[in-house]
Amino acid sequence: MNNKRTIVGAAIISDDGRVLAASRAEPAPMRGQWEFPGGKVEPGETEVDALRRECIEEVGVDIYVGPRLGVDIPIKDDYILKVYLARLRHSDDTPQALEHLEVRWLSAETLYDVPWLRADLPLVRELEKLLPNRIQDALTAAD
Ligand SMILES: Nc1nc2c([nH]c(=O)n2[C@H]2C[C@H](O)[C@@H](COP(=O)(O)OP(=O)(O)OP(=O)(O)O)O2)c(=O)[nH]1
Repeated sequence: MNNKRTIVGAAIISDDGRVLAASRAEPAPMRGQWEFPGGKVEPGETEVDALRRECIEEVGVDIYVGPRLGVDIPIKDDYILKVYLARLRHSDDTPQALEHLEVRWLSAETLYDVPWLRADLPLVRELEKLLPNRIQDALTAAD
């Protein structure tokens, strides 16, 4: 039996009642679809370390990682998506699209203005319930 699973971590970075979303550049079938910054957890790396590394690489910001949102989501092949709430370590940092087509802060009102990756839709629905105020409470435990 093959138990090898690839964990993909993604961070819902929130600030001032909004969350950061990013438009994928590749692969071609996903181009222009929106997601939360993140990526594969490398061998020997914790999920929290992977999220911090990916957010620096992809959007140029360091984060505090807080609690999980939602459950494990099976995506393609043996990939499992695990999403965490997060906030900026440095509040005046401005996220940049270093590997994406675009990054955008979305509010409760604009959350569905972008075409999300299909796998993210259950998470976006969970997130909707936390915006704008309850997300801050959920994050007070963030390291
Ligand atoms: N980062 C991220 N990936 C997601 C989300 N939703 C979702 O289905 N995915 C999928 C897209 C990809 O198939 C996979 C993540 O792969 P990736 O290519 O971003 O990972 P990576 O940065 O480690 O990539 P690489 O180094 O191998 O190029 O997970 C999401 O919200 N965030």
